Amino acid sequence: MPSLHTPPPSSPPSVLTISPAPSSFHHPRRLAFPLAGGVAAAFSLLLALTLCFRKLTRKRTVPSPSSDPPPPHRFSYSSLRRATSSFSPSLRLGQGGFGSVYRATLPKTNQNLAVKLMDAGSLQGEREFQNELLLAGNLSSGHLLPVIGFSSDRKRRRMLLVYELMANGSLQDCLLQRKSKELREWHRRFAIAVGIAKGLEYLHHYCNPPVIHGDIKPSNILLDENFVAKIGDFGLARLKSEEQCEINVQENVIEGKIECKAEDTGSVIEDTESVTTAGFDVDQSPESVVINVADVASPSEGNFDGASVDSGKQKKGGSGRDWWWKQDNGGAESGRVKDYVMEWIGSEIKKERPKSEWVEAASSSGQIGKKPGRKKTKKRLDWWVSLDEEKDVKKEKRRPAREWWKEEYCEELARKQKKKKKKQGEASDAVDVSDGIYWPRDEDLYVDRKKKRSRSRGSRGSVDWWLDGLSGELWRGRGNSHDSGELPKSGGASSTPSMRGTVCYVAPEYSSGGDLSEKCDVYSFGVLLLVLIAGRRPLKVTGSPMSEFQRANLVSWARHLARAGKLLDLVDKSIQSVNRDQALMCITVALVCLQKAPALRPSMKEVVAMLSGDLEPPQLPVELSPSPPSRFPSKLKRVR
Ligand SMILES: Nc1ncnc2c1ncn2[C@@H]1O[C@H](COP(=O)(O)OP(=O)(O)OP(=O)(O)O)[C@@H](O)[C@H]1O
Repeated sequence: MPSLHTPPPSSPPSVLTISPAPSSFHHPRRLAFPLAGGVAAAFSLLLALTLCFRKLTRKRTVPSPSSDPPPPHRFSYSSLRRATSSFSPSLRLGQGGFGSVYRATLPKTNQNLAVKLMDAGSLQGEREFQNELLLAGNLSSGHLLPVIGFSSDRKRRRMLLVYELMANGSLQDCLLQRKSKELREWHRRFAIAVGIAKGLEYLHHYCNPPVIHGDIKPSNILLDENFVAKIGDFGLARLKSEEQCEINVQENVIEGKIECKAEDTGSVIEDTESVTTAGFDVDQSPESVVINVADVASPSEGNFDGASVDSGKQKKGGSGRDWWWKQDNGGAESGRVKDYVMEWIGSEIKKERPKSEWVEAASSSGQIGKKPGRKKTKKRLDWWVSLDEEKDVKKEKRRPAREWWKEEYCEELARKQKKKKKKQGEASDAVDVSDGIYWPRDEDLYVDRKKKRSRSRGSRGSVDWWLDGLSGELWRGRGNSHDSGELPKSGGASSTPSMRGTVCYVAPEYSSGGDLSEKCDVYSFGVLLLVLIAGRRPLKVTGSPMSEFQRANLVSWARHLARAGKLLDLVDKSIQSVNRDQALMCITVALVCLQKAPALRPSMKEVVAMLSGDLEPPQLPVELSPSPPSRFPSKLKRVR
């Protein structure tokens, strides 16, 4: 059966074994790699697009300037550290009592800023930090420089305040240190005077509630690229209604309220990690005050994370929380108007005299022995106070106690000087105390005293004359003396703890324990105006002994020139094309502002009106008017 034997058709096994797999099985594997790549690329593209989209939409949600929350904004510490190249010394703009100020440039926007780096820990520094933040949202004038941001670093216990960068630095730098040539133009100086006056006018009359600056002086006036003056440093500023509020808070009615709060809005602004808003929500009712400072907590309390600081009630003996109230008590121990000078002089004499003598002199007054527990600085102060008291008790004593320091001091110095001269074989006109400030030789001083007795100043002691108008009993207590009337920096007085303004600029009533009022700012403005016109510090003795000694105190000198009818002699000789009328008016305004009775000083509104010619120029106070020519020949003429 051939059919049975017909071999079954066999497919060649080779074909079967070597035949390629069906194309439906092998083809996807070949495409797997490109496909996976494609998917990955598509996914990445999608991711990138999503990210871009999110970024774009996020940018779009950044509040427009109009919807921006008011300053201050919270910056991250790291962004400010980067912006200042890790607080590089080369970017340091200046040094204040609480820390250094650095130039900063924000990387994305290239915006230039000034960053004040303060060490946490001192109550005064923290007060300044919080004060600045509380006021920042409420100050919007072209002549004010409020803080625009802040940051804090808990680990390093650092506080940072961020300001707009002022291209020309402070008036102190520009006028008194760099002596910038731009300020030799009269119109610039006058514009600065008007600018400062307008800034103060805004604070006193247009802020709600009104703000008293409390520390008007050249280093707190910043100049922008066009030399427009802006008042900065609100560390000592107060709300005008504060006292009233404080009383009411103590009376415990908390109904209407002035709220000063900083709350996290959660919105995002470029270069800031988060935004904090601090603004005033002012209710017209002045009955009581609640001050909440959230997110601006005292670093010393470790509260950087936003614990609320509530000063609604005065807590005696509390921590930094009641900083606001403590401001008023800072000067409780302030003592007399002249104590800071006395203390400084004391420290100078102490350096010259053996300690035993000094202690003897002090204890002989019977003051120090009674209070052995007191601090060294306080002892010194007591010593000077005791001199005054001695003076009261022994009125018949020929020499007023206050003048003792001068003779003693100058004798001592003169002796040294003689020795020095012998050694060097050099003649010298004056005794260099320190920092380029010179004191007269003893013989000049004695001659002067004799002469002075016969002069119109009559019975006033030379020291009294020298100190006349030298208000401000204490330093600001920050070790910052560059602005403080320019007593030599070597003085120990900088250790005093007062927060009552800066020596020479602070109003007499405030420095001697009174209340801070707008009129204190008016007084400080008066000193500042004289400094601006004269181009010199309020207290400086240089050059030849006697003539310079009399000019040392700018305020006294201005008063003297007013009586002599020579006010224009005060104008800085380096100023070009002085407008004499304006200069005369400025000095007169300054003298009116410097009147001892606060009530007699004009308001800042009036000052602005006078300076801008909207109000009649002021009259000199009667006691400063040039005396009418005497009908009788003077003693001097008679002698001749
Ligand atoms: N916004 C700013 N722009 C440019 N420079 C500034 C700015 N703020 C401060 N400075 C500079 O830094 C210096 C120190 O300022 P800071 O406010 O710390 O101290 P001060 O006012 O001189 O002293 P204190 O605050 O202790 O009375 C100023 O004198 C000024 O030269």
